[in-house]
Amino acid sequence: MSTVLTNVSKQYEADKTVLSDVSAEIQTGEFFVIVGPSGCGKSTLLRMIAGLTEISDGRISIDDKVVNNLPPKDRNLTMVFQSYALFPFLSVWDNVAFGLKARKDKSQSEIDERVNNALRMVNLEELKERKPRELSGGQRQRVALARAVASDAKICLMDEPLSNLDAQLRIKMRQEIYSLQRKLGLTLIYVTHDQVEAMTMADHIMVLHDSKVQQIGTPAEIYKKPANEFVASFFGVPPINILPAVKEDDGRINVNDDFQVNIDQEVPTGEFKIGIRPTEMKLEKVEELDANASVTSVEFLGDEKIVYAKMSNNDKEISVIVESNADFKAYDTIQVSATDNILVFNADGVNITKNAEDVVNA
Ligand SMILES: Nc1ncnc2c1ncn2[C@@H]1O[C@H](COP(=O)(O)OP(=O)(O)OP(=O)(O)O)[C@@H](O)[C@H]1O
Repeated sequence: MSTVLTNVSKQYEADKTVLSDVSAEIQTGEFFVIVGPSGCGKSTLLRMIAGLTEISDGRISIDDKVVNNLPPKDRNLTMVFQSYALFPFLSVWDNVAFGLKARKDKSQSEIDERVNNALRMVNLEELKERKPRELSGGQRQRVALARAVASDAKICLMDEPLSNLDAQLRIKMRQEIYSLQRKLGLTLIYVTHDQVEAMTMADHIMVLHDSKVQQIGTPAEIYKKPANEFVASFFGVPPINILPAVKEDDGRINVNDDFQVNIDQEVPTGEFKIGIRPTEMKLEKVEELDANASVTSVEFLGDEKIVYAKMSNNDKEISVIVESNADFKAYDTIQVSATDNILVFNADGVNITKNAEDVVNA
């Protein structure tokens, strides 16, 4: 039982493809996150699964049934929007009950039970008489969640449900959504542009960019074995350092014309690229003559520091995570190098790292 997308495409206007050949299989009961930069088509894809937007090409099936032409109400799914979509003149209780009543296939006692259970689950029992305007942003979001919980739809779609909340509340609601999803065994398809949300909640992540699926994988696969330079750069704070590289006659790899690394694999002739996570770079303070970079700024984060530096020969910016007691400050002249734990991309940005499999399983 699953939701299957097969070569789904969307053009709102001729010659303007928003999504091209999107294919994926979303298993029942999994937390599936669709992530990508603004405008990449995430909401469009979710709305096509919901039946709110027509697909231009391809097939969507839910539990082996093609739903391309089914209206939203017949797809057995529920949707939570960024805007909450609550009725302002209805109480919390009535907002949650609304969809169940509209379907006219449940007895009053069943509706009562479902709504009360859902409100209990999201800790809103005490506020059930209030109107949406008498609630905080987080509480309104909980009402929207309760509505999804109360419906007996097995698939729940969420479009950036936390983006209106402040940072602290977002973390709390993230945990609540995650534990509700697990408790109810919901299939949750969740859209966000926030890579941290994707990493922390998903069973599988779909990365969208340039109207195409860049990669589908577990958070560990996406982080440790990114399909390409885009995916590698999208996940991780600060982002991975991508530097040009060439193979020397003696077999060593010269990175950015600044330092060398050892890698045990074939690499393309000519220029390619090396990806080094900020945790995998090494820094040493040296005299100016021996330096290949200089520190531009340092951020203290408590347990660690981020050192931002500029490579000497081309002003390329890099970021490096060091221990919090490491003594670096702006204008220090430094020697930058890297551990062996690096990624290799060809000139087109495709990840060709030989041992990436081992990295995922490490
Ligand atoms: N109804 C529409 N008619 C025409 N173009 C549209 C329509 N809806 C969306 N688009 C365009 O399709 C593209 C994808 O939009 P979509 O809202 O799916 O992206 P998104 O990844 O969800 O973005 P965001 O993260 O900013 O919400 C955008 O270029 C947008 O302008």
